[in-house]
Amino acid sequence: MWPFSGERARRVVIAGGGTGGHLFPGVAVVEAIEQLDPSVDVAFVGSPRGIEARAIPKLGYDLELIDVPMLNGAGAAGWARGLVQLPGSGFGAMGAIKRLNPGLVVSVGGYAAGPFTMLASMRGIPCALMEQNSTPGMTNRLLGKVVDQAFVSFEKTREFFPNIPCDFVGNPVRKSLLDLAEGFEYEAPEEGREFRILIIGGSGGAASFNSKLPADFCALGEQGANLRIRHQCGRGRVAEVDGGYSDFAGEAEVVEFIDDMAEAYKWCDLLICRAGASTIAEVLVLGIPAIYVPFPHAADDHQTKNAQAIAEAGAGIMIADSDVGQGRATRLLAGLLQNPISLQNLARKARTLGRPDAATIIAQKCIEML
Ligand SMILES: CC(=O)N[C@H]1[C@@H](OP(=O)(O)OP(=O)(O)OC[C@H]2O[C@@H](n3ccc(=O)[nH]c3=O)[C@H](O)[C@@H]2O)O[C@H](CO)[C@@H](O)[C@@H]1O
Repeated sequence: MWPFSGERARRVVIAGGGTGGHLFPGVAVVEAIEQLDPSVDVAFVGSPRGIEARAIPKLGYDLELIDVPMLNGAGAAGWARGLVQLPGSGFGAMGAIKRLNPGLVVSVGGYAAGPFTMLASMRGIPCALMEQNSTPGMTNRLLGKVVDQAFVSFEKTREFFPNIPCDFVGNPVRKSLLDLAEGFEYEAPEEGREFRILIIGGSGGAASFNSKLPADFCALGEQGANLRIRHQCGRGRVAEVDGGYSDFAGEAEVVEFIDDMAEAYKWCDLLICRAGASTIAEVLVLGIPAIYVPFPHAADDHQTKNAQAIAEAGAGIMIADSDVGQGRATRLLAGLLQNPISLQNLARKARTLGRPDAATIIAQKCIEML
């Protein structure tokens, strides 16, 4: 390893991302660090393909981009291509470490976290990881063998990191949502007012929601339900999904991505969403009734495990992706619209599981590790 020269900066670097579910918990920790100790510098390292390339410049933080190949689920040809590209990623990561001179690296998982955190650790820089899901992804599983500390969102995830200190703290939630949670109490809509449904397909949108939910809502509208829909569909899908609502009796707004999630959560009476770890953490902190539809092809089916834990606690409803667009989902929705008490109960139970302090606990520990 190249020699370490000079003093390390009081800088925490969040490494990784790819999806919002990986990146935004890192943003939440950075926001908490800034609140606890404004003298600590922060920066992000990610991939040009990841959501960080668009989201972090908007937030005004420093960002280094490293091209890292995707290996998990890439097939034999993908692995072969990836292994050829890996040395280039290593050089990219070394350059970024030299430029940023981190005092602490925190992996949030995702491909770009791998080489950067691995090389930082080999250089003797303190490193930690945050795992959002009950079953860790490939990158964090590997990094668990070299980093100094893990933070996990599910108690049972500790078993994946037996050789390092591992704190069960929950999944950090961004400040805008914590601010909303303070003083927020879900209230089911009063009789006579339209019922507002928010559809979130994870940070990238959900194909089955896009292709099947509009028809479900058109059918409910025809049966007389007074609905208003906000449907987040992912990049490049607005025209197609908007078309699906052309016969809808109520008002439907279709958007690629929602920047202000606090406003959207506050607006809705019911959320229909995937079971990504960050969406779940946010819903629990706020206490909102939600129907979870796990993405059936997530690595190790981790979304089903995430949603099962919530459904078993009575804090949300889980239905299978194959049930979307079928009578069962429509009947379930029709039943919930008639039953404000059960919505209220789901919301109340959800809130008891929220971990609003996760970001501050991790931030505090990061500052100690610098
Ligand atoms: C398909 C897949 O494998 N997805 C994974 C991905 O999350 P993915 O990004 O798909 O989903 P998550 O639910 O975890 O997170 C979404 C995040 O994006 C935000 N958001 C979403 C939509 C929008 O319009 N605006 C917005 O800001 C949400 O508020 C949330 O913070 O990483 C998560 C964390 O490792 C995993 O649990 C998910 O299973």
